Formats: sequence, structure tokens, C-alpha cells
Amino acid sequence: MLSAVKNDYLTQESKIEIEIQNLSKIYKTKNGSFQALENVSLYVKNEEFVSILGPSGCGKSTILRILAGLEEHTSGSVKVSGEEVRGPSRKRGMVFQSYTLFPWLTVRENIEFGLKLKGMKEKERREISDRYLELVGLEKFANSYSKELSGGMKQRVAIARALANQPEVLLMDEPFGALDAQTKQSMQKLLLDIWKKEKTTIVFITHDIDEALFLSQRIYVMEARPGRIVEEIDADLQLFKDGELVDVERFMKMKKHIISLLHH
Ligand SMILES: Nc1ncnc2c1ncn2[C@@H]1O[C@H](COP(=O)(O)OP(=O)(O)OP(=O)(O)O)[C@@H](O)[C@H]1O
Repeated sequence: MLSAVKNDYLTQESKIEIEIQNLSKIYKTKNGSFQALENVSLYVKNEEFVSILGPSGCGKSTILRILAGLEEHTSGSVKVSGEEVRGPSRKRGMVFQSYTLFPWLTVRENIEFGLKLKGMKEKERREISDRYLELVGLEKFANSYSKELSGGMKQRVAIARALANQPEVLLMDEPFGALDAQTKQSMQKLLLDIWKKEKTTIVFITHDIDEALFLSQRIYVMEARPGRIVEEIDADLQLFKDGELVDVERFMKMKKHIISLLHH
């Protein structure tokens, strides 16, 4: 069982980008209140890819919304880059499961949206959108509208849009949850490539064990009622090579262990 932040990370070289200490969240409801999170503590190092895995309703999205500054917490401390989170910030990019592109804007305009808001000049915006269009392989669709794209393509635009703002952390809430298995797999591979190239710190929410093991360096496993972290798992174990599972035995062992935690 792990209910507190590991202490040994303080001795490691990488800087801590996200630090959550004893986070609790109580929602006010019609009939009173509902405790969604209890004493959640976790950390994410700079350039790390960390997943939060847990059953439906355990509070994964609540953690992400709090990190994004979209939801207030009841108690505890939530710091990103050393600063207490007090509201939304462009330093934290979000990618949700449902496609949140502006339908009246082209792919390029969607990617440039935040940059335009910041007052960036067109030439500079264009250079950035070109770079991210290329990164997600959508150069040919720069002038298309959201309705002309497949689900996977829309998520690629959403990722490009989030990254174009140069966030310090990328918060991803089941971004591939609505995609078919094949598209999901290719998106996972693309995301890993992007993460390696861009060196972004990523917090990834999922209830899919295979996905968490494939993508993450570390996984926080949660249980529900109230939402708590039950274990922190080191997943960075060369289970995969070039996107293919190479250590089947170890993978199955870890998967079984996580299933036992989820059914605990
Ligand atoms: N605004 C709200 N008011 C009251 N209760 C809420 C609110 N938002 C979430 N909850 C409750 O808090 C709990 C955690 O919700 P949350 O969406 O964070 O879970 P989750 O793990 O992301 O679930 P899923 O995987 O299904 O998206 C759930 O029981 C949910 O019903």
C-alpha cells in the first residue's frame, strides 16, 4: 500500500514538476456532500510520463481537473512547477476524450487558437502550427474542418493544439477512450514518439491497464469510494520495444497484479 509520496525521489536528479500532497475533494451535492478523493499524494518529475489508472468513478478526472485549475480542491496542496494551482493556465495543456475542436475553425486555426489569443503575430503562429501539423502528420489537412476528420485525426489536432501553446505539462483525460482499437494503438505509438521528441511532462488518465503499461514510466493505481491511490508502480521496464510487447511474462505478471489491486 502506498498512501504518501515516496521520499526517495528527492535525492534523484530530475526536478519535480507536479506535486500533490494529501489532496481531498468533497463535492457538494443536492443531498449533501460526496467525498471523491481522500488524501491523494503523488508527484511527477519533469519530462516524465505518468498514468493514473483506476475504475470508473475513482476520481481520476477530478485529479486532472484540479491540476488544470478547473476545479477547486477541498484540502491539501497541488503544485505545478513549484506554484500552487489557483486557476487555469496556458502552462497546463489539456486533451480530453471527446473532441473539443472548434468546428468553425480549420485544423490550422484550431492549432493556432491559443497563440492568436496571446497576440502572437501571424508569421510566428504559422511556423509553430507548421511544426505541430508535421509532428502529428496532418500537414495535408491544415485547411480542413473538424467534420471532415476521423476521430483519431481530431485527437491528433487536439494534441497539436495543446502542444502549440508550449505547456509545461500535458494533462490527458482518456484521450483515446473513444477510438477503435487499431486507431487507439496507432495514436498510442504517435503519442510516445511525440513525448520523446518534445520532452513534455505528461499525466495520462486511463482505465485501460494495457495502455497504462505501454505508455507510462510510472503508474498510480487508484481505488474508488473514496478515491485513493493504492499503489505506485514502476512501469518503465522495457516491456516493449519499437511498440511491440517483448517481455510477455513480466507484462502478464504486472497486469495480474494491477487487476488484483483494482478488484481489491
Ligand atoms: N460535479 C460533481 N458533483 C458531484 N459529484 C461529482 C462531480 N464530479 C464528479 N463527481 C463524482 O466524483 C466521483 C469521481 O468522479 P471522476 O469523474 O473524477 O471519476 P473518474 O475516475 O474520472 O471516472 P470515469 O473513469 O468514469 O471518467 C464520481 O463518483 C462522480 O460521480
